Amino acid sequence: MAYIEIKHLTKDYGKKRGIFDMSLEVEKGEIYGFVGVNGAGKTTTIRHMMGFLTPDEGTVTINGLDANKSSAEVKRYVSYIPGEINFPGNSTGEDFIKNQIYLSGRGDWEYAENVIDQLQLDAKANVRAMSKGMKQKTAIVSAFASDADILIMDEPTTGLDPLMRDIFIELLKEEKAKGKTIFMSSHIFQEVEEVCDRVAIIRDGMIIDVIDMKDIRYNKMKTYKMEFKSIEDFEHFRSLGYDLHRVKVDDLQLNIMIHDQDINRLIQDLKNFNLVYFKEIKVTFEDYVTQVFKGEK
Ligand SMILES: Nc1ncnc2c1ncn2[C@@H]1O[C@H](COP(=O)(O)OP(=O)(O)OP(=O)(O)O)[C@@H](O)[C@H]1O
Repeated sequence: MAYIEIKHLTKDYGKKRGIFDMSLEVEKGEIYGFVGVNGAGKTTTIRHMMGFLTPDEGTVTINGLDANKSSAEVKRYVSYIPGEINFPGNSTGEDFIKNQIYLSGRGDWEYAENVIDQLQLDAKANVRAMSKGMKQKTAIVSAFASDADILIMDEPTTGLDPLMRDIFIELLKEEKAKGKTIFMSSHIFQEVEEVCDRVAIIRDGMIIDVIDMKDIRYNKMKTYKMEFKSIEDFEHFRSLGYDLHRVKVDDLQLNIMIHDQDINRLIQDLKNFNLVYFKEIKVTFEDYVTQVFKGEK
């Protein structure tokens, strides 16, 4: 059984809003991304995982326990960063984090200090006086320092500047190295691409694709773009039977899709042609998702 299992989860808010017949599995030790536009259903799904919402249909199980019926027990395994952070009370960030570590029964203040330093958080500030970014950092420190087995995070980098986002990504990698299981929603393709093992794409409350990021990172099908010096060369190359795309006759440019195993043949063939340039077009995760949304995948 997977560490986190969502089976046929449905929460129908009417007028096609909510989540519908959603199923996914997260293995222990995975970083699992959850990507979709605003209103797609990410937060609703995550709230079910935390046991805050009761499903209309279906189940969420975490480590074999029903996330709704056994929510108190499940929370022993889980650290959570909500999408909207509102700290209760009037304490400093430091006191809040220490309290969370205490409640977790496992956490580590020394590690918290390390993360505070890395994120350059003024933890002495009162949580009520904190900016959005400071609140986000406080939530991140407390989630990481609580040393839970599972981290569930709803758009955890909201409010962080790009430098802090990079530090956060590095911290995530450290958590993964410790064997933590991480589920995070995001709309920032770059961060998802960098850290996630698998990514589910959600649209209109339904999962429309689950991508193994290895297929994107280590895709053996490559696309190269080239421009020819003469129309004769351009036409001659077109007659060789390669898989061509975006052929622009006026610019003498085209893209070729080719498997790595055929690259030597291409290089041999190209010796006979005069080129202006030749470059690889990298397929990013964003390109892939755009194709999924356009129905091309
Ligand atoms: N309590 C509720 N009552 C009625 N509709 C709701 C409720 N909660 C969420 N919805 C609707 O369900 C859909 C999914 O919302 P959800 O907040 O899960 O999306 P999201 O992907 O997290 O979006 P965002 O990135 O904007 O937070 C939206 O259309 C939203 O308006």
